[in-house]
Amino acid sequence: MSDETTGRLGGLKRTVATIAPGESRFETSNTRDANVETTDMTAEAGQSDVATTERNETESSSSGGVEMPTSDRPLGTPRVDDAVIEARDLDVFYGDTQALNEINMDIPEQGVTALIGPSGCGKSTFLRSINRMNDLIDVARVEGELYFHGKNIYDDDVDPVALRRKIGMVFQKPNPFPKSIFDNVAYGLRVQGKDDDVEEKVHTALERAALIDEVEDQLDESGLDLSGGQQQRLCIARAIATDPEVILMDEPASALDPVATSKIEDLVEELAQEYTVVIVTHNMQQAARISDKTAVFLTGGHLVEFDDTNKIFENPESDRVEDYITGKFG
Ligand SMILES: Nc1ncnc2c1ncn2[C@@H]1O[C@H](COP(=O)(O)OP(=O)(O)OP(=O)(O)O)[C@@H](O)[C@H]1O
Repeated sequence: MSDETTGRLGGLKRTVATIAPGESRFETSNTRDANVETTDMTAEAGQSDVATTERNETESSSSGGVEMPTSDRPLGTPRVDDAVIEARDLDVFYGDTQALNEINMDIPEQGVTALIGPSGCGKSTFLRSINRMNDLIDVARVEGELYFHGKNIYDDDVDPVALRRKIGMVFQKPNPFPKSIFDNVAYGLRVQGKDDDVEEKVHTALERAALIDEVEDQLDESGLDLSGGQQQRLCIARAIATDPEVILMDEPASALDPVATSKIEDLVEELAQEYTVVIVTHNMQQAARISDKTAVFLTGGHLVEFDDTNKIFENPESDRVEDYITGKFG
């Protein structure tokens, strides 16, 4: 782990959630009838590629009532002061296959949390649990709890679409819409009716995604004509345009060349000053370079160790983690 990373760990700004008891940071709803951006996922075992599509959704939740949920904890009171996401005994099954086993994890607000581990250990499944993307997989079933600002997102009254506005996602394969660069970024704003000052918001998102200098003069051109690395930064701009609090990234650089990868890594570190970033990566050097916290998952969907990144890479508690980090298996 580099001194640079250690320095960043020391200087990381932590902000405690400031919501009043009884208030939820995301909306709940009982009915929706909206043209939403959503994601269709292939339900084949182990496949993490996705194709983002637009579709009309008209759906009613099963709760049928208008009351706020009865949670076993007061809203807005995370158990750990700076935790924004808390998993409690979280299990995920695909049919009879258990992909996650009793996961307990407190993800701090802001900064980068990396999820690492060998193929098939459940990293992507855990990531998708955080914004209920597993709901889109027919055979997926979740048990246990996952709190976002103290609210269990698996309560019946939580609208997953509203949740995903707060917890955005960027996928392994860049998936811009077949639209102009401008419209790709403006899309979510328009769907959410946040299209006042849309030009300024699109510009700001492209700036934050470190793409504006490269595309300023071609905003009307297709997003599909950009390079892979640019497309991925466009997808990041699209994800942040609507101002989420958390950005989930599933191996966002694995399909990119080293130069594009380095730009994405710089961008992730930059974004983490403002957002909570949770990133799945196969690349341990990448995890060491850019993350503040690292979670190591091992076979069977177990979270074996979760700690500060320098501790995981320099002095892990678990021998299995040490063997994995030093390349003895995986
Ligand atoms: N849609 C699905 N249907 C059935 N089983 C699935 C599905 N997605 C994942 N699995 C299974 O769940 C387990 C965990 O998969 P997951 O993709 O979460 O692991 P991963 O650690 O992200 O793997 P990789 O690093 O290879 O992407 C695996 O056994 C996988 O085969």
